[in-house]
Formats: sequence, C-alpha cells, structure tokens
Amino acid sequence: MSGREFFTARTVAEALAGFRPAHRTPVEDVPLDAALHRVPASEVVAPSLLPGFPRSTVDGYAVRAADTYGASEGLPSYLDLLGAVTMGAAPTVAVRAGGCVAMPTGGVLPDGADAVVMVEYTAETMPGTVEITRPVAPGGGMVRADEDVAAGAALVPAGRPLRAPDLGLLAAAGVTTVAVHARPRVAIVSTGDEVVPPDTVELRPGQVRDATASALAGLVADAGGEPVFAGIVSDEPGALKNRLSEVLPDADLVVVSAGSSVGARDETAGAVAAIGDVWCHGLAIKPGKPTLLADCGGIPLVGLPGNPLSALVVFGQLGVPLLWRLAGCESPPPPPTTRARLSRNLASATGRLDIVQVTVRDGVAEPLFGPSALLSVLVRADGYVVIPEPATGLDAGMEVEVVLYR
Ligand SMILES: Nc1nc2c(c(=O)[nH]1)N[C@H]1C(S)=C(S)[C@@H](COP(=O)(O)OP(=O)(O)OC[C@H]3O[C@@H](n4cnc5c(N)ncnc54)[C@H](O)[C@@H]3O)O[C@H]1N2
Ligand code: MOO
Repeated sequence: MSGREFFTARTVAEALAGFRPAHRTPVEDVPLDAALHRVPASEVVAPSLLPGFPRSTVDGYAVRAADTYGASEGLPSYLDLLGAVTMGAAPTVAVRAGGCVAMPTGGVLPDGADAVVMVEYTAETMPGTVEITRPVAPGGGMVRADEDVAAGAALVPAGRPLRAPDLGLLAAAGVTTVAVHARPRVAIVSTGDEVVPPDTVELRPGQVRDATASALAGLVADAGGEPVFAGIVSDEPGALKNRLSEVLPDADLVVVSAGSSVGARDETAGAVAAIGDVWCHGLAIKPGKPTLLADCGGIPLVGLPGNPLSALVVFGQLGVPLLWRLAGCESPPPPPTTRARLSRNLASATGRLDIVQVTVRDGVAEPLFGPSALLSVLVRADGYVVIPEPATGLDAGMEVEVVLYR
C-alpha cells in the first residue's frame, strides 16, 4: 500500500460548503398532478386576488357592525331582514343601516355590510325582523377579498419543493401548470470484478450481487431524482473511464460505487482524474472515508466507498443535498427526527463526522455496531445519530437527536 493514499482529506462540512458545481437541471412545465415535491424554478405570482371577493366565514346575517354595538340577550338589536345571499352568486341586495341579509358560509358579502353575525346569536322572532343578541366587530365573520392572497403576492416560493397545500393554492388561483426544475438524472455505476447483477441465480465463489445500485436508486428517487442504472464495470484498466465518458453527456450527477479506497485494483480516482477535476479523495466521515468528489466538466461525480452501508451513508450526507441543489433547492426538506436517550458512550475522533446507526425503543437510542460490510445493520436501524465534527464522542444518558428513516 506504500505510496497509495488519499490525497485530499476534507471534512463533510467543507465538502457541503465548498463542493458546489454550478450545474442546474433545465426548467420544464408540468401539470399540477405531476408537481408534488418538484422544485419551482421561480416564484409563482398570483394572477388575481384570493378569495377575490369579501366572503362570509360563518352562517348568519351580513350586517353593519355598528348596528350591533351593545346588543345582548337582555337588550337585542332588531334589524330588518332585507333578503338572502345565494351560494356561488352575486348578492342582489345591499345592506343599509338598520338592515341585514341572510348569509351562507362562503357567500359573497353584500355591499354595505362589514361583518357577519353567527346565526347562533340571532333569532327570527317576527317575520322580516332579526334579533341580534351579541355584537360583532367590523371584519368579524368574514375575510377580505385579498386576505388569502394579495395582488402581486407569491403563491409559492422558488426553490422549495411543492407540498400538497401549495398545489391547492395554485389550483385556487387557476394556475394549472408550474415551471419546475427537471428531475436530476443520476447515473449509477457499480464497479468491481466480483459484482454481478442482482438477478444472478448461482454465484461463483467470491461473487456478490450488486446491492448498492438498487439501494442508491431508492435514495435518488426519494430525493426527487431519476435513477439511471449504468451497469457494472470491471476493474480492468480503462473500463471505468470509458463508461464514464458514455454516461456523462446524459447525466446531471454521476455516482460510482467502490474502487475508491487504497487497494491495488482501486481504479476510480485515476479514471475520474482523467476526465474531470478531483475536488477531494478521502473524507473525514465514519463510515465512508474512501469518498471522492469531482467536477466532470460541470457535472458533479461522487465516488462512494465499496461497502454498501458506507456508500448509502455517504450518499445520504452528501449526494442527497447535492441532488436537491441540482434541482434548484438549496434547503431540502429536513428528515423527521426524534429525541432519545443514548444507551451507551460513543467515541469519535475530533474533526471527523460519525454517523451511528441506532434503534429507538421507549425513548432510548441503542447503537447498532458491526462492520460496514454488513448491510443488514442499516435494515435494522430506525435512524442514526450524528457525532458532530468538533466532538470527541457522546455520553451514555445524553439526550440526542435521532434522524429517522422513513
Ligand atoms: N488498507 C485499507 N483497506 C481498506 C480501507 C483503508 O482505509 N485501508 N478502507 C476500508 C473501507 S472503510 C472501505 S468502505 C472499503 C472501500 O473500498 P473500495 O471503495 O475500494 O471498495 P471495494 O474494495 O471495491 O469494495 C469493498 C467491499 O464492498 C463490496 N462491494 C463493492 N461494490 C458492491 C456492490 N455494488 N454491491 C455489493 N457489495 C459491493 C466489495 O465486494 C467489497 O467487499 O475499503 C476498506 N479497505
Ligand atoms: O468507510 Mo468504510 O466506507 O467504513 O466502510
């Protein structure tokens, strides 16, 4: 191994801050039913006010608030019933002093009215007269024409993945297509002479089925990307460089797993250096030290460790934020978390980010140990605890934040 070492070890914080290829996916128009979780390329400005008319929020009577001042059960105000508003239609009658108009929830407030008294505080004791037993302030029981969305206001911001209520507000405003960043296409390349496709029935001694590509495709899809399986490349010199040249033109991000350690057959760093600029080779993270980041003519490339567990941990920390950024989102939606007490001490080295898999039961986070060659550790975990770069460890009994898997 002499002479072979990682040539630029960086911290994860440095990588997140410093490895920022400018590439963004192109913008496309999609209909609302395909827009969930997509990232708007620019803010969508409301074409008109919402709700667009002053609107009752209760069943009752539209009034002039001043006509209800001082009203009580003992001393009601008496108002003339001037008519009724019909749902989905313009009022045919206005409210004048001393009068009121029957209102359904969601109806258009008639001219002259500035509030709606709830039906519970009224009584129609005589035909044509309404008794009001509680006062209402101006603006009570109604919303203004521009109270949901004002003129020129943004319906949804740029750069934040669309959520279900966003789709509702866009629909309410009559916006039925939205300009979003295309899903980043992520070319997933596995390497290694021993790695064979998952549908291989009989394994020869030493062969392993490609576990990483399928799992990475799941993480990519979860983060709004489009996984593209780019096959398994042998350790033969030149093979990886050739495959990378083929996949780069159609990719927004390239992910290569294995071959980035310091072993004699580890070809990734050489192949990548031949076609791009290596930003770092070696990252201060456990697991995942043999990570490589490169810029291949503007397209980011992440070289992941061979162990599937390590590959998935690193992709979660670096690949996922990178993927969102490619799609125009700088602050991806945070994963769910929970607070739990740590069951035992955890050691770390200062300057290194540690990701520790845990189970969580009854508020206790129990670390799962085992070499990163064991993918089943990730399957058993409920989530992970981060030991931050400056820390030398975490103490048993401490309350920690567990990032949960969904
Ligand atoms: N002398 C040292 N040896 C190792 C070091 C080190 O620092 N010094 N680091 C270890 C760590 S940590 C890891 S992680 C691995 C990473 O090595 P590579 O990135 O070069 O990956 P490989 O050696 O090719 O593979 C490691 C392991 O993972 C299996 N593998 C690879 N690809 C797949 C796949 N797609 N699906 C399933 N399994 C896969 C492969 O068969 C190996 O067993 O290096 C350590 N060694
Ligand atoms: O860092 Mo390796 O990536 O620990 O398994």
